[in-house]
Amino acid sequence: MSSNTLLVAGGRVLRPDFEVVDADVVIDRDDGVIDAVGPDLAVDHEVDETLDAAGGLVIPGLVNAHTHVAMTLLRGYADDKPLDAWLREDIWPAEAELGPEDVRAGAELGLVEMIRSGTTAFADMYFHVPEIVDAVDRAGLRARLGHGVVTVGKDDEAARADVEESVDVAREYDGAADGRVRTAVMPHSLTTVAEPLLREAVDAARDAGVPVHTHANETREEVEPIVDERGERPLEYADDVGLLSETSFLAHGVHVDEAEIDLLAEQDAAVVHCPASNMKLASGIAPVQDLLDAGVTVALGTDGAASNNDLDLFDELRDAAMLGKLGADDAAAVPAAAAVRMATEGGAAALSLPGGRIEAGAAADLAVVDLDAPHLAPAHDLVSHLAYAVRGSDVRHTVCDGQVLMRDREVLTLDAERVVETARKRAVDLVARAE
Ligand SMILES: N[C@@H](CCSC[C@H]1O[C@@H](n2cnc3c(=O)[nH]cnc32)[C@H](O)[C@@H]1O)C(=O)O
Ligand SMILES: [Zn+2]
Repeated sequence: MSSNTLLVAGGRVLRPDFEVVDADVVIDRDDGVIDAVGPDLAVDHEVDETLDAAGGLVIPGLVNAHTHVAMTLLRGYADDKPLDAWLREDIWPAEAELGPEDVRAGAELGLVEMIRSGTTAFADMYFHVPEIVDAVDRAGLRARLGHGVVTVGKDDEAARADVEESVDVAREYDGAADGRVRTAVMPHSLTTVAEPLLREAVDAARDAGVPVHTHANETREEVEPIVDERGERPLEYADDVGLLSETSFLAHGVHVDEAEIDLLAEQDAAVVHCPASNMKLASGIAPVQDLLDAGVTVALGTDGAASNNDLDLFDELRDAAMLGKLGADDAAAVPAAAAVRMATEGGAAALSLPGGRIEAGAAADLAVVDLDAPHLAPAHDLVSHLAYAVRGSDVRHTVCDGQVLMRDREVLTLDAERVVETARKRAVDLVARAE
């Protein structure tokens, strides 16, 4: 009789209620689903592959709910500037030189980095999306991908073509990679897409049955012109054009007032908090505890590697907890468990993707964190460790959809050495072209 069972053996498991228990995890590799969680499961199961989790903690795979994965090529290229100048003076001119092969190389580098730090699902807004779809297919992660639309500074025809590309990509690739790739229509932001085209994009997303993802309320400079021109807050405008719904997810949400927070809660739209990017670009401090108190779904994102400068979601967890306290002027705000929840269940909910929980019937997306390192001793509270002390490099194994993506720190789905080498070369050529 053929079976196809993966056993994650001998570790501790973070349950959905955040209790930590000694348990094995049995996974059906064909279905990509967790069959059972409990002690000594090896005895009753015929096992095809075993991952050793002894001395480790099994957690849901982390969800990086907002990034531009191919921007790894621009890591360290332009730092120490505010958003608007950074985009216009450095990033957009460099991105104008990016060809499909560059995007593929940058995406693969980012995927290797995410696998190596326990991320199993992510959302990406970029261009040359077919290259990213293919890279995700081979790397084995789960993703919600889309083409970012910018219409300002373009003539009507070019602007319209950008919207069409976003909609076409969303329609064509939804369900690709055996269903691991889902899509969204992705207008870049409320200020970089003109109103009529924003409305068209939102309507087309609804017709296609896919979510909308955009940057919103990231900087004060972005909020003010909307308030001045329209006499309403950005998220009131977003709601007017139909952008807020239970499937939409907005990156940043830094400068949101009480009425906007209520609107997000009412419409059940999610916010992707990107603390490192917000700190680095000095964009501001998102009111994360207020969002959570209002019942808004909050996820975590790294944003692109050029504003972070890495894709390690454990850093983001720690930054979210730290910055949440500073912003609320309250050390009890954004406690460890809340940060861990944002990086797991919150992310899966925001992206409408499976995962985020280790329990029977859930998607088999998980990471095994090594607890042996000196910076993780002693182990009074493992949820605290996940928020404040674990680093991406502590991840021993990564599994997505029942497939082992990394075993004992070796990435199995991509040739990590070759990926890094190719990205290095491409980045050097890119910068030479852009200068
Ligand atoms: N089709 C569009 C590309 C949009 S992709 C998404 C864009 O978001 C940019 N981006 C990265 N980080 C941020 C951020 O924090 N805020 C706003 N935009 C960002 C990124 O560099 C990329 O150009 C065009 O014709 O320009
Ligand atoms: Zn972004």
